[in-house]
Amino acid sequence: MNTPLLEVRDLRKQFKDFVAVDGVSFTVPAGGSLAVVGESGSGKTTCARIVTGLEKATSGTVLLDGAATLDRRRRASFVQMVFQDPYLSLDRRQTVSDCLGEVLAHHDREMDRRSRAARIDELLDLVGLDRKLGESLPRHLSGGQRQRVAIARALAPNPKLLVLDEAVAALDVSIQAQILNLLVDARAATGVAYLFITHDLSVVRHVCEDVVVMCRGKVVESGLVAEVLEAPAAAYTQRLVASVPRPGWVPSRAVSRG
Ligand SMILES: Nc1ncnc2c1ncn2[C@@H]1O[C@H](COP(=O)(O)OP(=O)(O)OP(=O)(O)O)[C@@H](O)[C@H]1O
Repeated sequence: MNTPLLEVRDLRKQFKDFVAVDGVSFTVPAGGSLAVVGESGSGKTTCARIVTGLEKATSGTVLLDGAATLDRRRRASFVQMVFQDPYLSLDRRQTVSDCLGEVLAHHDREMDRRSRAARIDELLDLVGLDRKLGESLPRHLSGGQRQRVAIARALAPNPKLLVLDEAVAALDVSIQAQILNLLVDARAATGVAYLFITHDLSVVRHVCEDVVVMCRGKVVESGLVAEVLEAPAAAYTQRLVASVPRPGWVPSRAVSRG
């Protein structure tokens, strides 16, 4: 049997006497795409932060390519994270090219200037940004363009796994769709796997094959996205699915502006 790219086994995280993550297990195969969904406070971000090494588990195991411990540099070239707000995660004094160049220099000290410039162009192409925007500062970019930069930066070290934590939640719906398409294309082009954290079931179908549903720190349901969304077994998932507006959905009541 193939070793999963990511295996999370019986993960538990306790903050003082509060259990945020309680016996969570899931796997992501190489090149796969797993959504972790649930309402606010269900423990999704805590799981993501443990997988990326930003947080320590109270107990349980995280195996990356079958290994429990990777040194910092190896972990960083294996797994990268994309956050909700690209404006907070980008250095506002750094141009897009400098931002990408810095990551490349950090991960491959041998890379010469020419190869680095070529790789920056390749990354800009990959995320659908005009190469001319390489000279721009974050404040001159739109929210969607900034999230493209954040994705390019995360892809720069050629990671095997991207952890995307509410990566489209701050964007307008039409821009969300563009970024979701970009994520589908980037996975096809690079073979990177996704751990896609979201409270919003409507963004899952397009990007992910598998899903785990979390509620109050526990996994309440898991399976193929198509099957879980079509016929959710757990009452909690049924409520989540029912709350997703479908195409053609019309608000039954206008929001009062009074
Ligand atoms: N550092 C911390 N100290 C104390 N409690 C924490 C800490 N981090 C998270 N929690 C708590 O753990 C629970 C799970 O948080 P987590 O951020 O993982 O949930 P989430 O499903 O990602 O929700 P959200 O989308 O709102 O971030 C929440 O009740 C949160 O308040």
